[in-house]
This record gives sequence, structure tokens and C-alpha cells, in this order.
Amino acid sequence: TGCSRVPEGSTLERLRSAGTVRLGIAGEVPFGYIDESGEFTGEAPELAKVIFKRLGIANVQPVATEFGSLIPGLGSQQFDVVSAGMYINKERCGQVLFADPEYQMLDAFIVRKGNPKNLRNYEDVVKSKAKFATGTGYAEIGYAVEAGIPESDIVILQDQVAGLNAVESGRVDVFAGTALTTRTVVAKSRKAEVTEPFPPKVDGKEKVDGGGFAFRLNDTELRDAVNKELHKMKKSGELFRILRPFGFTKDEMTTMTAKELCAV
Ligand SMILES: CC1=N[C@H](C(=O)O)[C@@H](O)CN1
Repeated sequence: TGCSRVPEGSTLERLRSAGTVRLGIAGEVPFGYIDESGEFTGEAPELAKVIFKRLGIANVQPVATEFGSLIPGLGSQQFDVVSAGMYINKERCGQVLFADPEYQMLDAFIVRKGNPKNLRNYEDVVKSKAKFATGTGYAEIGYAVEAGIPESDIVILQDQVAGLNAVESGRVDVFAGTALTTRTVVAKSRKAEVTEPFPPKVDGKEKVDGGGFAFRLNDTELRDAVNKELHKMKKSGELFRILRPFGFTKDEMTTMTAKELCAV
């Protein structure tokens, strides 16, 4: 018919015969990034390297994009898996299929040294009318809106590095992200600090987030295969051994499931 042919077989079969899986990452240390030596790493890529090898796919290939383009990029076949530690939530579960979470996490704010506006959670931002920023496509946009920050007042930045710069320069008062991302990026800053981690509120209730790999909605076979390997690694302690060098603590390991997290 002249139409380009859809490759036959499941995604898992296709990846096995290609020997390569493409991973979508967002340049977020320590979740998924290219390091100073050009090496593709991060908690999710390192975990993916082990899991996909066990599934018979020897090579992983990074595809870097903005966090907000991960779900669209997955949908448009730019990569096969989102490998960025993406938080699992109700809205996203309508768009992608998540593996069970590999970690759990609270949020934190980047603020100027001394936290001059005393911002410790989203409610404080509302009360003080502080200038609030977060990253493109971040779940934190939803948390801010739920707390009462008008969406049109939210400054959307490319990533955590832009966030740190904006706080340091005084362009914004606060940048919200995962507790791990914010403490990692602030580590080298003399002008900014990070707040105590806190749980965001969803429908008025505190939520502990969990993040994991995301697949296209019809890639159930692939997702199930990844889950099976992940569960073995949780049980044996191998998962924590892979994540620990990236700054994860034992408390950030989780028994939550994607199913539970998709409900909120
Ligand atoms: C790992 C990560 N999680 C959050 C999210 O899933 O929206 C954002 O903070 C961006 N980075």
C-alpha cells in the first residue's frame, strides 16, 4: 500500500532482535544524565543496564530531552522506555504504563541561603506570595496548583540547574523538585540551600511519591518482564546496592506498587 510497515512482533521481541533499547532521560542528576566524562549514567539508566541485559538486550542508548518531553517522546517512538525516575501518578497512568517504583521520595525546595522568606512547603509559598518555579512537566506543578498558587504565576524552567541559577540570581524565590535532585544540585552552591524534605498534598492528603520506568500503554509484556527482574532485585538487596551510590538512603527504598500510586 506504500505505507511504512509497522515492525512485527512485540516491543520486547523487537528490542531483543535489535540488541538495543533506547532510554529517555531528562538530564537530571542523579536520576538520569550524561556525566563529565560523557558516560551515560544515573540511578534509572544503571538499573536499566542490568535489567535489560537479563532480558537479553545488551545495549542501552540514551536519548536526552526535557522532562516535559519524556511522555510525548515515548509516544512518538523517540525511545522505548522513560528511564528518568518519573513519579507515578493518576494523570500519568492514563498516558503511560509504569513498572513498580524503584524508590520513594519526598519533595524539597531550593531557596536562597538562610531561607529569607521562610518557605518550608507549598502553603508557605502561597501565604508569602513568593515567586515560585519548578521544572517543565514536573509533578510539582500540580502540587503547587493544588496548594493555591495560580498556574499563570508559576515560572517553568528547563531543569534543576536553571532552577538553582534562578534562585541564586533572585529571579525566583523557590524552585521545587525531588528532595534528592534539589540536595544534589545545591551541594556546590554558596548562595542557595535546600529545605527539609516534605510530602506534597494530593486531594488534601499527604502523598509519598514513588518513581519508576514508564512504557507505552500497549507494552504490557515489556513492563511485566521488567517488573519481574525488579522484584527479584528488591528482594536480594541488589536494587539498593545499585541506587545507593546515587545518594539514595535505605528509607527511600519502597514496597509501594504502581497500582497504588496510579490511584492518586
Ligand atoms: C525524578 C523527577 N520526578 C518528578 C516528576 O516525576 O515529576 C520531578 O521532580 C522531575 N524529576
